[in-house]
Amino acid sequence: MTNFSELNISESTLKSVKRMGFEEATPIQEGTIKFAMEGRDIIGQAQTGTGKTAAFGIPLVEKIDPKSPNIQGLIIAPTRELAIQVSEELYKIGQDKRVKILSVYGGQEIGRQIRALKNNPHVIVGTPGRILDHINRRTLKLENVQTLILDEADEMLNMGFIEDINTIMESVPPERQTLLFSATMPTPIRKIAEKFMKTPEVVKIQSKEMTVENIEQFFVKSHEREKFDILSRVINVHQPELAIIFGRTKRRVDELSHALSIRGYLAEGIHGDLSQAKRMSVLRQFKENKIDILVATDVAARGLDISGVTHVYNYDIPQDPESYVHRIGRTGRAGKSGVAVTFVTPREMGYLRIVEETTKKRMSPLRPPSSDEALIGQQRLAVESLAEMVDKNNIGDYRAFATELLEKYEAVDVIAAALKSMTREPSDTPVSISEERPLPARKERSGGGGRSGGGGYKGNNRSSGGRSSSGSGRSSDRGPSRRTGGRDGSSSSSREGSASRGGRPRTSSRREN
Ligand SMILES: Nc1ncnc2c1ncn2[C@@H]1O[C@H](COP(=O)(O)OP(=O)(O)OP(=O)(O)O)[C@@H](O)[C@H]1O
Ligand SMILES: [Mg+2]
Repeated sequence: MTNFSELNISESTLKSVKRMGFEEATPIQEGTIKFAMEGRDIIGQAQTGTGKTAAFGIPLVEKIDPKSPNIQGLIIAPTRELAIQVSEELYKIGQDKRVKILSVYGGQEIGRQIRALKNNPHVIVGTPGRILDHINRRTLKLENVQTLILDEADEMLNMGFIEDINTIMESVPPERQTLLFSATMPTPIRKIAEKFMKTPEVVKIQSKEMTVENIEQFFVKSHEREKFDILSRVINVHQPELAIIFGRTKRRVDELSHALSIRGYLAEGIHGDLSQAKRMSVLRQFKENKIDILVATDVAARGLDISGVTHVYNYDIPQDPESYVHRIGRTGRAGKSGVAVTFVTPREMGYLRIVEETTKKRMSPLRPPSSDEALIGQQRLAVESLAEMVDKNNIGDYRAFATELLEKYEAVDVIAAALKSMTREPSDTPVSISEERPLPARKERSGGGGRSGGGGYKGNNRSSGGRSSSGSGRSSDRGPSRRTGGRDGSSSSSREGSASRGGRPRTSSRREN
């Protein structure tokens, strides 16, 4: 481990980094900061939660001239929430140097962004659609940009975003420095990337597995109709501090969060059809532990750094191994441990094997807990919170009532009744979760990538799978990539999920603005 002071970083940045609580550089930071400060182009790949943001953020801040009124750095991220998060981290890194950071993303009033742009920010962090919108309105001047960064680079260079990225790149001087970061970098995408980079230094932090070692990974083989009951029992046994449940479609997310709520869990959903205000408020409540369970589409799969997420549940197995890596990477960050559970229907077992091949990590089978085990889990939780209340002496006003009760009843009965009232007992309140069709049968990974970690799936023509245009009235997150008018702020224009066309590498791609 290298101390930041050995990396030739200026005093002001060192001070900021120290204030953030960073003592030693993580391997990806150690591996890239030096090259980046020399002006080299970099492809940086390291596991989820290992500090890639600061790996590009520190050298970027170092290069900024705070006295200049120009935009000198541009960071592009695939989702609005990630753009906001990255801008916050950059703000902290550049605080002592007084670097001005501005985030621009769809769903936020454009006039407000135009006014903020007049305030001479040094770095812009944004989503592709909104950046393009500002370029077209000539409200974003990129001719002095020296550093272009693609966070979640493989996602940004995937089909759903590539056209936008190409256009943005044309507005940035060709002699710029380009930095690409992600936890996953399928070979076909890396080849696309190298075409617009200048002899990039590829910094890949080698590890045995693509996923983080301290995430315990399980799978549950289960039929569609059993998933919800098993999920709630597993949650009752696991007692997560904070959990994220990923679902395949927006409809799935809506139905799951509703079902969890009526069964007594504090759960909310997040996906691309919600207003930006709603998305932000749900995320804020989750970060503040006001809700325990965030139900999400892949819109929350990449980059989000929320401390306290102990469990990730894939209610539906993701279609791409890369998506799996990013989803489960929302837990087990910065050295913490985590648990990931993936539901897989018998027909989808082929996908599970492909995920395992890519990540080079086997998932352990998880036996669905019985309802008795689930109940015991909840009872233990009630015992713990009762004990905690006593420990914290948080019971002043209730003592008189307690004494009154004890005059009449046995102490053990009174406590048992208190525990019962605090326990979430298995509920049979009916819930309605529409069945998702399983992913089309798939047994082998084409493209010969195998264990060498090649790319996504190839040539998966969705029209034969019939999922993208099923006409079943569901709100699919997985429509093929297509352009629509009125992209900014209009919820119908933000697409999520995977896009695919025959013959092209398939990894997940979302369109946001
Ligand atoms: N040197 C460091 N020391 C301690 N903590 C750090 C250090 N660098 C980053 N962190 C913290 O680690 C967490 C994960 O960092 P970050 O979000 O940059 O990970 P990432 O590699 O970009 O992950 P992902 O692939 O999911 O986007 C953050 O909370 C960040 O503040
Ligand atoms: Mg990141």
